[in-house]
Amino acid sequence: MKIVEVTLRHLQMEMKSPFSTSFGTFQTKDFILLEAIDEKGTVGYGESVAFSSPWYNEETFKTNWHMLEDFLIPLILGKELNHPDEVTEVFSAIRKNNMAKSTIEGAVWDIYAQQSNQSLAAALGGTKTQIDVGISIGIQNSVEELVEVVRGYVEEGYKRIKVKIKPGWDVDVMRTLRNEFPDVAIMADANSAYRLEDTALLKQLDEFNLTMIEQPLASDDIIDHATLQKELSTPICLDESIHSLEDARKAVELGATKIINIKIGRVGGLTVAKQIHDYCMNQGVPVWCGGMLEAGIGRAHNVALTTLPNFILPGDTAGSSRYWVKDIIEPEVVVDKGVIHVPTSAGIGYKLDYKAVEDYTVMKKTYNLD
Ligand SMILES: O=C(O)CCC(=O)c1ccccc1C(=O)O
Ligand SMILES: [Mg+2]
Repeated sequence: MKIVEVTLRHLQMEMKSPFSTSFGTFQTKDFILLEAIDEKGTVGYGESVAFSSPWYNEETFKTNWHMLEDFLIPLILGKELNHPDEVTEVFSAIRKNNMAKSTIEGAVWDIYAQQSNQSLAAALGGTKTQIDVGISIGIQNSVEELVEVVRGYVEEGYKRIKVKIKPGWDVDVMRTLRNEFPDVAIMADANSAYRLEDTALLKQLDEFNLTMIEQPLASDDIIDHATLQKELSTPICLDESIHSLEDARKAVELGATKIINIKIGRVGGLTVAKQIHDYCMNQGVPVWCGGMLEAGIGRAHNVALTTLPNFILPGDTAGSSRYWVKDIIEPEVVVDKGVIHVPTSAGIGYKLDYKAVEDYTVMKKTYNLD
C-alpha cells in the first residue's frame, strides 16, 4: 500500500456535560480527524486524541497538526508499506509525539484491514466478539451528585465504575461510594495528583476493596510508584507513565504497576499497543483500554483493540451517547448492559457520518504527493 493523499480536519465538538479531572475540566473537544487515501482509492481514518491544552501530556491538537504537516505526513506520502507495523519504523527517528504518530498509523491500519477484507479487530489478532466496558466519571459538585451519577451508570449495566479523585475529593468520597454500592467494581484515577508523602492517605483507600488505583503519582514516575505499591494492597495501574513497550517492561519489572491502562495514542499507535498487550500477557499482567473522550473514529479503534485476549478488565470505552449529542460515525458505539458488540465488516466497522463531520469542521487541509 502507498498513501497518496492525507486530509487533516480540525473538528470541534461540545460535550454533553463537562468532564472534570484533578488537572482540569473538559467541555469543548477540539481534535484532528485524519483521512488517508492509498493508490487504490481505499480510505482510512485516524483520530488524534490530544486535547487542546497540554494537561494530560505535553501534546495538543495544534502540536499534532504541526508534527503531522511538517514531519509525519511527508515521511508517509508515497512510501511503499507492506504492513502497518512498518509505520512505527518509518517514524522511529522522530522522538515522542506519540498521539500525532498514532493518528496516521490508525488510518493505515484501517486501510490495511479493508484491503485484507477483515475487521480491524481481526487484523490486530483480536478474537472477542463482544467486549465488557466500564465508565469513567469526572469530579462532581457534591458527593450526593456523584452517588446519583454512579447509580445511573450502574443501572445501565456498566461493568466497572471509575471515579476521578484529587486531594480533598478522595477517601470520604470512596467510602461513601463503597457503602452505597457494596458489590460494584469500583476504581479511582488520580491523574498524578499525589506524591509519595501522601502514602498514609492513599493507604486509607485499601479499606474499600478498589479494583485498582490509577496513576496516583507523577506522570513521569515509575520509581515512586514501585515504592508506593509495596505499601498498598490495592493494585496500582499506570496510565500517564507508559509511553512504550520499554516503559511497560521497566514498570512491571520494578513492581510499579500490576495492571496497565493501554491508550493507543499515548503509546504511539496500534502496533505498540499490541506489543505492550502481548508483553503483559506473557507476564501475567492484565490490561484494559483507556479513553481520551474520543469521538467515533478513536472509539472504534479502542473497540477493535479491546478484542485482544489480555484485555481482561473492562475499559473506559463508554457508548458514544455518554459524550456526544451526535457522534461522527454511523452507527454510533452502543453499550448494552455493559457490553459492546464488535462489528465484523471490513475495516473499523463504522461509517463516517460526513454530514456530522462537515458540521463540526473548523478547518481542513489536504496534502498529496505533488
Ligand atoms: O471516558 C473516557 O474516555 C476516559 C476518561 C478519562 O478517564 C480521562 C479523560 C481525559 C483525560 C484523561 C483520562 C484518563 O483516563 O486519565
Ligand atoms: Mg487515567
